[in-house]
Amino acid sequence: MTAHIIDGLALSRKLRTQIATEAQQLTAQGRRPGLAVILVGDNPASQVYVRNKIKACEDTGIHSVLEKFDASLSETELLARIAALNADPRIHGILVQLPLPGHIDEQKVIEAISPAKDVDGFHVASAGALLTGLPGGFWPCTPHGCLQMLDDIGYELRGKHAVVVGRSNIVGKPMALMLLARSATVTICHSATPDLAHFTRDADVIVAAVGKRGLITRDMVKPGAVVIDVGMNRDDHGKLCGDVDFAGVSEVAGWITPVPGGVGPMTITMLLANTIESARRTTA
Ligand SMILES: Nc1nc2c(c(=O)[nH]1)N[C@@H](CN(C=O)c1ccc(C(=O)N[C@@H](CCC(=O)O)C(=O)O)cc1)CN2
Repeated sequence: MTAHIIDGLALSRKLRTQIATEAQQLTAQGRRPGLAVILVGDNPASQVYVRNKIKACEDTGIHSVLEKFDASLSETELLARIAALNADPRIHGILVQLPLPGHIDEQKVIEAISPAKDVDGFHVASAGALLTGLPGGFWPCTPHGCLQMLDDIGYELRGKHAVVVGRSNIVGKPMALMLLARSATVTICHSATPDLAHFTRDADVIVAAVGKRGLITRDMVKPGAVVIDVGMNRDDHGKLCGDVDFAGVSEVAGWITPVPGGVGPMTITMLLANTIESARRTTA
């Protein structure tokens, strides 16, 4: 078997065309969607992601503001910038690029963002809405992008066994909740799981979100399974790769996402979608 590729770039292009139309409609109604992106420090990967986010806004007609700060920015100064953006009516979404320098408390910064502008979906108010299924809040972009990819291939999650490898607040836990909301039977595996392969071999869907290259190998995957790779690692030659041994797993899986060109672009696309949704929720 050779797995079908789930192409995150192609799906992103399709969704961003729809997003651009929606941005145009909202702009015509006098509420052009606006996103503020805050970058603290000079992490090279973060610089690339932030640049791509701003470019995606420009391409889709979303107003964007980039605020770049030196790594020495104090937590107090950052909180003051967030307070100003919370009060700015042109801004519907505020994103603080993670990771932040060690002297800044990330959770404190996330909680300072108005829940109405939390387009990253990291605020406890968004987490609570996802947990309970109550309206409001925003879904975190990476797991939401994974779900969109499953929907795009017409995959029915109800009654399936989904194994999420990784338990971070921004990917693993929200991913598990989204799969549960679709009536999948969900197992969360993590660094203390004694026999990972025991679980993954039984999975209809595997979402790998650990940040460890080569973690998921072909012998750990059931023939025909869907394998979603959230990992973002570098191999020995500095080439970008995921958590899944793509060459080996492609021979047994039914569907697989590549790295690059899979979940990554979808993360940015769902950020745009959340910004549109936030602008829609505001009264003109
Ligand atoms: N505030 C946030 N910080 C971080 C998030 C997030 O969702 N919000 N997620 C990650 C990084 N991230 C988004 O910010 C992100 C990572 C990767 C990609 C992406 O498109 N990757 C490309 C490859 C890019 C490259 O060449 O390096 C791909 O997979 O094709 C987009 C966004 C941590 N921080």
